[in-house]
Amino acid sequence: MTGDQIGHIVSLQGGIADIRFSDAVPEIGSRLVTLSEPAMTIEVSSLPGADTARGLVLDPAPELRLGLGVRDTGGPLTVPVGGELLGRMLNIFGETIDGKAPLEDLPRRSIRGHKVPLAHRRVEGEMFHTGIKAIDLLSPLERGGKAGLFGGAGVGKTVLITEMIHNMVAEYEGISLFCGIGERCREAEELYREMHQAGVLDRTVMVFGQMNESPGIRFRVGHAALTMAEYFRDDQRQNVLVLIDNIFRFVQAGSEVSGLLGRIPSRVGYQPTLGTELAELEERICSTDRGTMTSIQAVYVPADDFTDPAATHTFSHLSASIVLSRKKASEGLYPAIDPLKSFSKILTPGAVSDRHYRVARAVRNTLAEYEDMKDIIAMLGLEELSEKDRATVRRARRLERFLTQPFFSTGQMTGQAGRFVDLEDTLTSCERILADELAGREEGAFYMIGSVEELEHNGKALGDAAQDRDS
Ligand SMILES: Nc1ncnc2c1ncn2[C@@H]1O[C@H](COP(=O)(O)OP(=O)(O)OP(=O)(O)O)[C@@H](O)[C@H]1O
Repeated sequence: MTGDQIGHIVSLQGGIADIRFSDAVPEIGSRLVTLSEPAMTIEVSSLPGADTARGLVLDPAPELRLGLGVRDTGGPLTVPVGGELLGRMLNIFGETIDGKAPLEDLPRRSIRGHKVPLAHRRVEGEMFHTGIKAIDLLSPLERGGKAGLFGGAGVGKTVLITEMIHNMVAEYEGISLFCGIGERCREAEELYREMHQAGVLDRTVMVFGQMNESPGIRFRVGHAALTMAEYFRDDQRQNVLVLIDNIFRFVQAGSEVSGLLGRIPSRVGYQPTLGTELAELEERICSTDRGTMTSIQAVYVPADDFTDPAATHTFSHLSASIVLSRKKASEGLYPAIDPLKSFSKILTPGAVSDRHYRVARAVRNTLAEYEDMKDIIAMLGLEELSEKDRATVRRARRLERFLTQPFFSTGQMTGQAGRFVDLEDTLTSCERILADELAGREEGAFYMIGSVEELEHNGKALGDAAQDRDS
């Protein structure tokens, strides 16, 4: 192990610095600090020459110059760990950014983490309730699993993840850790306030490396956050819920770093190391015999192209993928979840109840049949369909509307109070819609409600206004 050697910056390019050492060159992954005031941190990422180290500058506004002295600390980048992190908002170095007292004298751990041997890994297979009808019914989340919320710009990923935090963190008996990667600072501030208002801040840690930070910080902040999560899982034997917004920004930061390091780009301009970089991060999110680690990750899909390498690589790590559709968002069908493209590993008869499996299958089949008929309806009109098909269309349109839901997190914007819907209520409601029990209802009545019981409560008599305006 090297340490305390002094080198000098010989080249600077974007967020990358080359440092020449006269004695031993630091190891890859070493933390270097500049001999300036304030000191800046550089992490060694490659060794392009026998006496030169190339490193990522981890500073939002680095004031580096050629010839500046740099000291090798002899160790990796570390973050503080401990119960004191709860309720705090931190940056990649574990420094507090919430304006409150700094955290001092805490033990520190390498952000590279430690490998969990296969024998200690656990798979739970138990369902994690979100209270969001479309998710619980059609792509249920697995306790100890990884779920992705996929979608292009502005289709509601952040709103959905905020709603999940609202619904799940309050119910969750473990620790929650939110990691913001490369998104807007405003969102971080809003989230902090919301957590505070919901009274869950004292069980939550927030770590941010937002879009104004250097690519090195956005690339490494996920690792820093997972080091803290691992501490709570392994040392405190807690169950940890890890929320990441947005994992695509991690891939993007890796691509920027790769370009700056001079690597030749691979498919669609991404870094050739995309797969391994993502796997290194994702494989750290796992449950062990000490505690579970469940994660929910927002995944931005560039230009709504789900074949983008960043999206396809992320898909492969997940146990549930919730796909948001622009078409649904444009029709106001929020949450804009596409039930036919979303998927969950635990939606199988052994993992969920038989009833749940049966209802989910029936709902999905009805929606799929409707989807297949859409072209015919557009060309020939609904009248040309057989009575059986028309009944399927009616059911599907009711289900589509029923699967919308008012959110607590958008209550102020929409003026409608949020709803947490139990799975049992969702199943009963869907069974009733599928059995045409509520056929007398206008399809609009199913829009933005909780369970169908609300239809009975809101005073409209059954059987009124049976005219559907099916397109
Ligand atoms: N459930 C919802 N109910 C009502 N409106 C919603 C809902 N979800 C999203 N929206 C609307 O869509 C807008 C964009 O949502 P959001 O910021 O979550 O998108 P995003 O996918 O995270 O976007 P970006 O990729 O730009 O971060 C919101 O400001 C809101 O107007």
